[in-house]
Amino acid sequence: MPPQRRSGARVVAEPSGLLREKRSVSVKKSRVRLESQNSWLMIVSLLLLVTCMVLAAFLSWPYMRREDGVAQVLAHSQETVQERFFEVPCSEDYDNHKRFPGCTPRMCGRGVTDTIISKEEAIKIQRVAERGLSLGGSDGGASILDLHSGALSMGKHFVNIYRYFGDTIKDIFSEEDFQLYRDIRQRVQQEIAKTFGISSSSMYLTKPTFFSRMNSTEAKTTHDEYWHPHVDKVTYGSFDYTSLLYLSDYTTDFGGGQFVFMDEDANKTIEPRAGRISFFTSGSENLHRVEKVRWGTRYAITISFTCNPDHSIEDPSLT
Ligand SMILES: O=C(O)CCC(=O)C(=O)O
Ligand SMILES: [Fe+2]
Repeated sequence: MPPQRRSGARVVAEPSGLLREKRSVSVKKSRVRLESQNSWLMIVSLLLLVTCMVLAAFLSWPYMRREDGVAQVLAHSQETVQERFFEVPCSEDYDNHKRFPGCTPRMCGRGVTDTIISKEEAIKIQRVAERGLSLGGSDGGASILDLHSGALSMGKHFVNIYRYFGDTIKDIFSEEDFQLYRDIRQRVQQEIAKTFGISSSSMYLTKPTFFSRMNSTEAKTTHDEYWHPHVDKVTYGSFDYTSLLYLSDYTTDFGGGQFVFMDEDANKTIEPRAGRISFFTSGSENLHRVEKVRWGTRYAITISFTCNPDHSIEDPSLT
């Protein structure tokens, strides 16, 4: 049905053929102009939208990478790493401390190796950790046992196992257990010295040196909050080189619990694996945290070294 004119609309005389043609050409031209204007408007709006999206992604990318777990994996739990080293520029932290030639880091970075400690040794030392930690344990998700000081998490506090259990501690730990710790400590020290080009005899074991056990139980005190980003040199003072020996496997024994270096450009993670040693210079060039453990139990030992002989400690021993 043809369109009806509205009543009351002004009646205009129909244009002649030539005029109609001219008008139709001019209508076509203005329609083309309008269409081209519209498409330009669309292109400009689209470009604006894309620019906004790119800008938003660009601005939130570092945040996403640092906080939301988008990360580069430095060592997967399924692979066997011979020796892997990643150099990073040293922070200025070391300038604020006394320098010890032949030990204070001149080169900074992080290393990983799965070849220094065997799976069997890792299992053995994990049993020592299990036995020790079974004497107490935190109410929250993080328990520690410091073999040197004897500090053991117990409920919401700590006890000293050497005092608390007296001589009966010899029924729990053997001289062989301590020998294994010393042996591991020595090999880790040599590996760190070799990697950073320093002399092994100019670095010393420092405190704390401890077993850690983490699970997904809710934190009850701040001692259970192991996941906060930190710098070991700030947290522990005496550390110059930190090492971690992992005693259980990521994804097999526990979920979550990856170790994360929080670099400016991206997070870099290390997936724990029994027998894996991760070591690094302890300054703020190696800001790090541990992801929350989501299930299972994660065991590790922290063994750290100082360049300052005043902060050195003896190897833990039974006597
Ligand atoms: O267990 C780990 O992977 C790291 C623990 C840690 O950062 C620390 O003890 O300072
Ligand atoms: Fe740390």
